[in-house]
Amino acid sequence: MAEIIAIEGAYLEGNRGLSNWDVFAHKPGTTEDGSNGDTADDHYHRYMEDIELMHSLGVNSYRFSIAWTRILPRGRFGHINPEGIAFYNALIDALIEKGIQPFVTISHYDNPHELDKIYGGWLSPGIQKDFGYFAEVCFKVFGDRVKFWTTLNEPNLLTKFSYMDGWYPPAHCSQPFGNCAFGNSSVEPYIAGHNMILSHANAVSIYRNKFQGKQGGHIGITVSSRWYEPFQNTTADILAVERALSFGGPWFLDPIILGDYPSEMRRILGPSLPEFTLKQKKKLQATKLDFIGLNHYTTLYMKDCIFSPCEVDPIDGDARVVSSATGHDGVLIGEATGSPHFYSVPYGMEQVVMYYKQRYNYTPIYITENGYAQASNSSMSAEDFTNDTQRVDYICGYLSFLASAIRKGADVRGYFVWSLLDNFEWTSGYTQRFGLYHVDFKTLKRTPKMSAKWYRKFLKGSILRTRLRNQNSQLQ
Ligand SMILES: O=C(/C=C/c1ccc(O)cc1)O[C@@H]1O[C@H](CO)[C@@H](O)[C@H](O)[C@H]1O
Repeated sequence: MAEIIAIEGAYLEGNRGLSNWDVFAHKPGTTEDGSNGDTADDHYHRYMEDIELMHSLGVNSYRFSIAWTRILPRGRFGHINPEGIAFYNALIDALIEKGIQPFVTISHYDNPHELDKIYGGWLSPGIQKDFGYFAEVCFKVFGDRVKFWTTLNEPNLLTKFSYMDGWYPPAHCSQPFGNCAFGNSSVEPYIAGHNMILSHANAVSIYRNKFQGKQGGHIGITVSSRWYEPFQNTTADILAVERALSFGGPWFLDPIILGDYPSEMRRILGPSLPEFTLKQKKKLQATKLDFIGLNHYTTLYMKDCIFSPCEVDPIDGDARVVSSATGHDGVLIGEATGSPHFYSVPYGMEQVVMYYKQRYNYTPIYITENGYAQASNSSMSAEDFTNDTQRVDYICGYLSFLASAIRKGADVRGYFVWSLLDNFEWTSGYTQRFGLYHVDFKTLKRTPKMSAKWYRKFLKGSILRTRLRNQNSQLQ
């Protein structure tokens, strides 16, 4: 439910090295409110208090990521940092003590700044080895207790934000996507993506060959998975939906599970999309996945841009489509949320899960993120956020459609709310609050929102029982 720069803070403590995000967020104009993750929720010092919150909620698993720069302050170079190991050991032990399974993301957007400086981060094939080494250290020292691993978080968005739009470090892009000092928006995202796939394969193969046998855990990858509806009920827009879907999670999951990029991507991108060598294909084939992680928040309309001219869509433009929150009838696709990117469309959850179930032949699925943002500014106080009925409605709605997908045969093994705490929300800084607990970023005090109380009751089963009782009485 959390990741590193977003909640940990203590960015200079414990011999931690600088990450790409530390350096980026310190530059003026990169985050909406000029903030950074230097302190964030100070989870680094308050993790015991935060585990108490999880325990009181009654969750049986906690998703977090490991800061590459706490373990290897300079990337592959330099030493393994004992203080970083000690922090995650303490966190993992305390979770297990409370009966909470650690569900660990190896890299959630942050990498050593050093790697950006030397070779442009994910742009260089060098990162495959470096990521593999980092993953190996994690398996070796934490794998006796961590039984669930995901290699990367949302590579399908990370590539675009970092190398197509220039919104995230290392801020590469070119026209018409944006004006950056470096970059080539029509080539670099696919090179970075290729390196992410091969880095993932490297980590999985190390896990399979050296650790899984004796440790007995599971390994997967998490993608961002939005659902789309055709803007109009035309063949062109229906095909636009198909393309947008293929250019999303399948960009990564098709090579990893099925052996190559989606044919739509190959057709549209041509030589800009790298090829896998025979050796790489063999490696992909040998690694496979234990599960797919899906982050799902929203559904949007999709419109074709092959047969009609469009504005450039910063996320989906490469699939020659443009997204829209309003339909051709001028009505919003779902209720607006505090995030300008997300609309509440509960049935999208079922659609997305069924799509991935079908495309990947019943590979087990975890919903690794789903949640609701409240818009925030510095003049607001805890009381403005704690009566969060919209979050309860949102989560409740999405969970009912997840239950429906399960009834229809999807193999869904788990669900994580994003997030436990309000957090540093990347380029949005502290302007969006996803937490079940409110965090006062001045005092760092945590206050339960109504949704926390609701979620606790839901997990205890009382809400489910009431619902089932009502359903049964309706049946009688
Ligand atoms: O899903 C997204 C981001 C979507 C988006 C951003 C900017 C756009 O312009 C459009 C979409 O990130 C996930 O969702 C969360 C809440 O955002 C983040 O805090 C997580 O770190 C991340 O895994």
